[in-house]
Amino acid sequence: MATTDELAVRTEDLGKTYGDTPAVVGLDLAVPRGVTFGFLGPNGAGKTTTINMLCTLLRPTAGRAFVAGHDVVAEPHAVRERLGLVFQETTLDMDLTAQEALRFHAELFGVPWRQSRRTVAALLELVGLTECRSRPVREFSGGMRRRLEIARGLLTAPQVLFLDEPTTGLDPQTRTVIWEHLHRLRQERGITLFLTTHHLEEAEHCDLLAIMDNGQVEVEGTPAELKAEVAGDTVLLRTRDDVAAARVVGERFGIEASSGPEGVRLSVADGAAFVPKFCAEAGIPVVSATVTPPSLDDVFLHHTGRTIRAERSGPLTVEDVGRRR
Ligand SMILES: Nc1ncnc2c1ncn2[C@@H]1O[C@H](COP(=O)(O)OP(=O)(O)OP(=O)(O)O)[C@@H](O)[C@H]1O
Repeated sequence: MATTDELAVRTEDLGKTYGDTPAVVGLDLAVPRGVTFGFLGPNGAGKTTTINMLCTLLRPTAGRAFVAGHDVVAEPHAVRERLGLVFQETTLDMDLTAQEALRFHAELFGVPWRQSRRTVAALLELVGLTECRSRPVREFSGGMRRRLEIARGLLTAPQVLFLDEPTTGLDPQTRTVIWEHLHRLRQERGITLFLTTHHLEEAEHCDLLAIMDNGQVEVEGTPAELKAEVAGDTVLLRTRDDVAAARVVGERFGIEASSGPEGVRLSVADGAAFVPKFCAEAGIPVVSATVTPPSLDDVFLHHTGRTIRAERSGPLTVEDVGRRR
């Protein structure tokens, strides 16, 4: 197992209770340096509480946590020196220009003036805001503000950048742009990104994911591992004789299949391997074949009883509960 020093974030039985409300319970995390780690979970799962404890904004009521090898309670200053934070809500001063906002922040953090000029210019370039550096933040779009906040989070050259729902409220196109910048940042600086999210698309960008519900981690792994664990590929075949094809799938391949107006539907671990095998061996002409891999929404539903899409738009529905496996 990696030691605390080799990990960007490590928690041991970490917990937080607000009065009688347990928000985070027995959290054990080990996040390697240099990865993009995503915390996925429904509203109220405990994601923000966890980030706030890791960033020394909130004192844990149980367990321990280390960021870049330092204890968040015993060495808060060492932790703060090594992290950057991008909050869920914007905290920018609308009257400042992009450049002023960064320089002001650099001054607050005691970055020397000469160094600050260079750092600010490099960060504006990194997030693609050099052209707009003299415009007031008030005139910026939501995506530009987010990029500026990411640049601000990087001013102190952190080893770990925490981002609480980095692209919430942004349109899909802007989300893509933000992610291009985050990937570039990872490549150029090798820092660890630790983020919370409700978005499937965002979760897909992560190297490692943990799904949290009711203050606890339900499951952890790479997006591919989590998907493979929950369900196989869905294969939809259209053939010259769907009824016979469904029977052959059962008899010859030992896989349960159903035939209906849409064709023959079945679930198999590796759909891309199954289709050519079926074409070669079944003796029934195949007109078309579609292979759909499992989605992170399937994974989220399996572990939390909710779909991410339903989660974003409202509370748990009867349908969601019925779909829980
Ligand atoms: N200051 C507080 N006082 C009391 N309870 C709180 C406080 N902050 C959070 N909670 C409770 O702790 C639990 C976890 O909240 P938290 O904000 O960490 O969840 P989250 O996963 O970040 O949710 P969201 O996705 O909505 O931001 C919830 O039950 C919430 O109501």
